Amino acid sequence: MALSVDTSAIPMEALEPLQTEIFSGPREFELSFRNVSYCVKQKHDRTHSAILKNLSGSFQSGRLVGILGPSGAGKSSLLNVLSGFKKTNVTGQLMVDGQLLSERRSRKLVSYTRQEVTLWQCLTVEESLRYAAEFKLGHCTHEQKQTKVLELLDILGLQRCADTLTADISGGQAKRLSIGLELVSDPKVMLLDEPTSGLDSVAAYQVLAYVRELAARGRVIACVIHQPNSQQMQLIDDLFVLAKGRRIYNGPTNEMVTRFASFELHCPVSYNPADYALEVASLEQEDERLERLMMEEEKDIFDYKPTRLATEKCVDESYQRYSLTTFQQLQLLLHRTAMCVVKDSYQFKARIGINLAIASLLSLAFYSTGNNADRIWANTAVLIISLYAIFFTSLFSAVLVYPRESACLVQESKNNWYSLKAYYWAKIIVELPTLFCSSLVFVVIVYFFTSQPLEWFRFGMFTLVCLLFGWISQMLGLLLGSLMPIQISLFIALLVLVPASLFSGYFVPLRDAGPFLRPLMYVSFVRYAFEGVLNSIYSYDRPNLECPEVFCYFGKLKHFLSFISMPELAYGYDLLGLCAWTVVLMAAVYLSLQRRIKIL
Ligand SMILES: Nc1ncnc2c1ncn2[C@@H]1O[C@H](COP(=O)(O)OP(=O)(O)OP(=O)(O)O)[C@@H](O)[C@H]1O
Repeated sequence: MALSVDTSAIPMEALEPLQTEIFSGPREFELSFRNVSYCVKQKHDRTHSAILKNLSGSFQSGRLVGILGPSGAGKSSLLNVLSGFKKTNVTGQLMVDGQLLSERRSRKLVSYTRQEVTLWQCLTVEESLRYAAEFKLGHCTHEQKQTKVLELLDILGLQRCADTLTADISGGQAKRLSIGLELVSDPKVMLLDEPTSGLDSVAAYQVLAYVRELAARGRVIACVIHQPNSQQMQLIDDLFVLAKGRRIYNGPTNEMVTRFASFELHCPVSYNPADYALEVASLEQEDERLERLMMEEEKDIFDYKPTRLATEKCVDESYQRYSLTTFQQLQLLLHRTAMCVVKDSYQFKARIGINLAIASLLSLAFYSTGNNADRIWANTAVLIISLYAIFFTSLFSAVLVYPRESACLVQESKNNWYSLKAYYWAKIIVELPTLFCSSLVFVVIVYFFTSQPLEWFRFGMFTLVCLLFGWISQMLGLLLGSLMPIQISLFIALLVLVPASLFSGYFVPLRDAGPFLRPLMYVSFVRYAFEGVLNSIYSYDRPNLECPEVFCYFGKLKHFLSFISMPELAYGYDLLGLCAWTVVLMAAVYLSLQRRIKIL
């Protein structure tokens, strides 16, 4: 028995676009591409290998297109190229109704939902849609946005879980929501990478039926489908079949079997045509029938060899990339992040809790060491341990949380919700108070319980160095989190910390460092932080320390400072060194995010 989805409950007007100006072309239209090639550089031998080879094809509005092919055939790569997510090493032409599509117009018309669902787990389903509407429908009134959100909840069938956190919804609901987030701006072309993966056959059928309904209302919708069963195949109007980066079929679903048969590729009667298409696409390249089929499919290829994706050359200023100004994007991002921090305060509380616990432990172990000349080394140790504690809590909180967030950033920024600039500054503005609060708790406890000098200026200097050091650690965490997976990030963090500590001046004093080590000491951010805290506590004419014995050599602080070869450096230089590191890391974070958005 064929499965069916009741779509009668879906109000027809629900899908009517609020933004008619987005697409001013005819109701029926066609997205086509010609001679699209894409190659990648292999990391091991630096050679280029072709992933997509001279692909041409066309997708009609009103028809659901299924992209089929065996694993590794290039399906995701094709969507990445057609959506403009991938631009480097891509050649070819992308057109709407035979006219070259400008990059700006393409950004407005085309939305791409990747295979991995990337949702803000701290938001409910309705909140997610509301933020999408705020970002993408900047010119609409509040009421229009609200109406759009309610309509989408309705057509997505998500009313019942509207108030559920996205972290708690089912896989099928998450897939539908991620499609709905892009649907807010009513894109005319929707590219979906495996919208049914991970779903059972009923849920997969429902998602496909829903997507087909969207297509039927005048959109081009192409989706990669891994292995559609025969019921799902009935929903797919057209097929685009890929084999090893080459096209072997592009046309109506019901004509594919006949087409293959004309190349002596006969689909057994009991077979699902989709399974047979995968079998054909998996034939050895040497198979003469497959080769003839590919050659025949490529017959219409034009004698045209552009050097870059031709959309980039066509400039069309009439399409704005974002619907909000950078400042409005920043405000909205701050609002959303603040909301997440409030709703998901677990991480913030955990960070404060860990700082409290470590600070209490240090205070117990080093209680009142600060003014005792006999315990000056213990006191120096507590200062450097404090820096390590700040380093690890700040770095871990960034490294552990960031990879998931950056997946959302890539999805949203590539689909033109906001600019990287707005996201970056919102991130910085939100991270600062978090760092400030958690580090201050730590600093206050350690400073007072270990009896450091009760002078405001010293406390201020000490706190400033700790905060700057915490900020550097946090930026390093963001940098590593945005560049590599968590497991590697943690190793690299240690790889950075160990030499930076070795050259901090604590383990190898500056005076004992050979000519090769000295330059390294001048770039170690741990050294600037270490000297900064020592300067705050021991320099600036601090009176001699209390001596419980008859004689304490380090009672006179100048002896101590000279012993650890520190008198030459002033606090101002330490701040300068830390600030330089801050600027370098902040710039590196920005560039790494930019690169991540570009390459993913
Ligand atoms: N950046 C890259 N570097 C090296 N090889 C790549 C890169 N991107 C894609 N490939 C290769 O290109 C081929 C096509 O990849 P793609 O992800 O498009 O396949 P697919 O058909 O979507 O596969 P699947 O169904 O398994 O998701 C694969 O062999 C893949 O290893």
